[in-house]
Amino acid sequence: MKDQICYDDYQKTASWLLSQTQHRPKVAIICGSGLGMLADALKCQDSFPYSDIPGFPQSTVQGHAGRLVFGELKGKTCVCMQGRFHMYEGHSLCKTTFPVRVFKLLGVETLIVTNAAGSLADSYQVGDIMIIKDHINFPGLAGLNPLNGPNDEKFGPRFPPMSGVYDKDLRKIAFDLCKSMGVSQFIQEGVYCMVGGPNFESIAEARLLHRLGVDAVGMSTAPEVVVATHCGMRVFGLSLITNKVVKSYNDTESVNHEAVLEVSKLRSQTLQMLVTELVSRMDINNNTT
Ligand SMILES: O=P(O)(O)O[C@@H]1C[C@H](O)[C@@H](CO)O1
Ligand SMILES: Nc1nc2[nH]cnc2c(=O)[nH]1
Repeated sequence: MKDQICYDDYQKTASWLLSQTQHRPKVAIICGSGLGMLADALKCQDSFPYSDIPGFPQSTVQGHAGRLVFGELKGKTCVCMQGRFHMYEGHSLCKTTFPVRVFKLLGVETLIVTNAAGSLADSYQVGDIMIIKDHINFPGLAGLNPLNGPNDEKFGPRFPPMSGVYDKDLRKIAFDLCKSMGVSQFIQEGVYCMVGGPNFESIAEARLLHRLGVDAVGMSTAPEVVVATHCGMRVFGLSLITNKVVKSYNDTESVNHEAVLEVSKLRSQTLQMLVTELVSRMDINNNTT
């Protein structure tokens, strides 16, 4: 796939997908590491391996199956990415966010992002689910932004604002849902920070992030949210806290990807229920073909 992607490239992929499925999704869900089971809840599925979709990048990370699944969650049509693309895999940021613009052209209005993340907040426990309130996009602050290059006004403005992008109403609905599901004891709300990865944080880096007010750190999500916001989508995000980031030189523990995937399994059902109920409460009308 070439590095400069133009409107026609997104359009070709979207047209191909529209010709292969009757589903017309209004909601897209991106599954984080080990969270691909979110797609299992979709009814009447049509699924496509990324390798079959013209123009789509390929997943290379364990825990990211590499399948696009269309289907219904409680009667609401959704499209779900079982596997996302990360900058550290060697993709350019426009490739990592390629699906988001394709979703826009499919008619998607709301993007739900999920990820596995390490916690910096002292009060968080492994297995907590953090509703994302805001993000710090470290690569973005350093000039690595998926919106770099000529701006395509068909998608959005040259200088999009990034304040208040994690929808307040959806966050409130999610909180209320967690109460009624009896899981509020492990629900948090906080700031997600994207770093480039693929290495986990050094202790000095962890301390820096902690001081900056970061609650959870991961290696994804922010570019997808930037692109979704640029093209006018509503955004909701969840981080599953898979590990505590080591902040002390006396701590002998260290994190690894296998542990991240293990914890993802632990909370898979709760996450699936939360996302399903949230989608079912969204004010969206299904289009049919
Ligand atoms: O795709 P996400 O952000 O959930 O993946 C996280 C960050 C790294 O890709 C990986 C580390 O275990 O999990
Ligand atoms: N950067 C980063 N990404 C993660 N993904 C899951 N856990 C972590 C973590 O501790 N740090």
